Amino acid sequence: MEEEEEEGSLESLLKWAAEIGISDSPSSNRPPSSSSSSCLGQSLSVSQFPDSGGRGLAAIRDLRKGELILRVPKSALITTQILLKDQPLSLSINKHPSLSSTQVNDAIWAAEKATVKAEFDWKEAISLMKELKLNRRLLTFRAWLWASASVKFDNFNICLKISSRTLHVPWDNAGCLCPVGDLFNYAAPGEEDFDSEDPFVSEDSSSRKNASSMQVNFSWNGDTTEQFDVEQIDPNLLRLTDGGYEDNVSAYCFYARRNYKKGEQVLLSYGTYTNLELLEHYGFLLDKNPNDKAFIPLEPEIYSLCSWPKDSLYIHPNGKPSFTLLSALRLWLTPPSQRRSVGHLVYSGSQLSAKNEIIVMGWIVKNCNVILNKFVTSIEEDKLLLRTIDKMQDFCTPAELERLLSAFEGEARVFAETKGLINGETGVNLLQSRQMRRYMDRWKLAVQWRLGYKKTLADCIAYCSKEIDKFSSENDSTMIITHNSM
Ligand SMILES: C[S@@+](CC[C@H](N)C(=O)[O-])C[C@H]1O[C@@H](n2cnc3c(N)ncnc32)[C@H](O)[C@@H]1O
Repeated sequence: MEEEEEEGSLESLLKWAAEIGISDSPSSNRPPSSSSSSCLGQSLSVSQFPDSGGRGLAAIRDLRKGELILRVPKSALITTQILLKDQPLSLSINKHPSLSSTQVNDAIWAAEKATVKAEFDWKEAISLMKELKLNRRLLTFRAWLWASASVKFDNFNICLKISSRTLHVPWDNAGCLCPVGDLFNYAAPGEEDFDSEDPFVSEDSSSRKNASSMQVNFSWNGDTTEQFDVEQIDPNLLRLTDGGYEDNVSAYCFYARRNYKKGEQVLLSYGTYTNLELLEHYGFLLDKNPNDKAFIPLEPEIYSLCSWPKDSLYIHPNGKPSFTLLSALRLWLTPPSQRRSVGHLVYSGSQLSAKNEIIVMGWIVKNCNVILNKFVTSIEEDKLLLRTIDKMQDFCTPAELERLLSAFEGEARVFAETKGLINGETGVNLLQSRQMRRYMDRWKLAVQWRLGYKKTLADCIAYCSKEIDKFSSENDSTMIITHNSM
């Protein structure tokens, strides 16, 4: 029944979208067909992709990289200006100029990290919410925490912003809601070069490189993530990747970022995110995320010795320390009296000596091991735990549940006990409740994230150990000025 209702509202949405000029027609000249029963059907269709985002958009024909696949006219975008046309809302907001975007924005992520800060924001906003005559239930701190994860106000004005569904537009830093455009699921920028089986004539490899080196100026939640390597970008490729608002056609235009075969899910890059950021902003993470970063605690002196931003000192998903992490450690692990003389080498990414390199790699190995040993569970245990969570989610019988849980002393048992699952029939029924499924989903995401983190550290240990072996066998402590090719 619920599914039927959802299908019905989706149909109405697509029909309404056609009426207001949203279209997936590949031709930008074609006039919108207001009589059509759906804005989709020429390039895309709504489909289910259980392993990558659930509901999303599928190619209904082969799509070529760079093709226009969806156009959403400016008049269909929901922005601050549109919302401000609601007079009571506008009057109330203008009476509370102290509510800034950052204040509420902070509360979004502070909900997990600093409840105190969130509570402060809630108290500041409560008088406005009362004036808006919001339902009493919506005035609670709990409701605030939930809402602040999806709604945000912008500078003295209102910007109702469903953060995981908001697109960047140049005229309003609060972004906009984009009907139908918000049905695209996410793929990390950079992935297309590795994943796509190119069904068409293969393109010039250097131009592919250019396209993928770009991080699109595109963000669902308004955090601008653009990072262009200006020298490398071919303006045509820039325009042809993903999407953005285009003044000349007064529409938000979406383009195929790569070639797609009929039936494949068409994905979009909302920006460059680590898995932790994806989890915070969008509630999911990727098995393989080329933009993931593992951070390890570093002595404050390491940061103060160099001018690189803190967040550039990390470990890549393949286990290699970042260029800046290595450089900073090379400098820090050089005796203080010699640091000044090697500074220029460090900044150019050069290795200083075999001895220094061995010390650096050894330091990383030791510290990664310390972190891994602090975890209560090992990598293997986490893998087993994930398989168990999957089985628990697979509608098991009381006996199966008991058997599954008996294999666990730790986390799974604590979870089962605190959630009342160790109760035969009742436990199994509970397991199937919506709320329990949500708990399990979140638990699984947390385990997946920490497993990914641990694997990166383990790969880093393997990488650094190999480097130590290599330099030890060279047995050379003289200066070797090889340019680091990372
Ligand atoms: C802009 S919406 C995309 C459409 C959405 N799936 C829907 O049904 O309306 C963004 C949300 O989709 C989900 N999502 C998008 N890409 C995903 C991916 N690669 N894996 C898992 N979930 C994803 C997340 O819940 C995210 O917050």
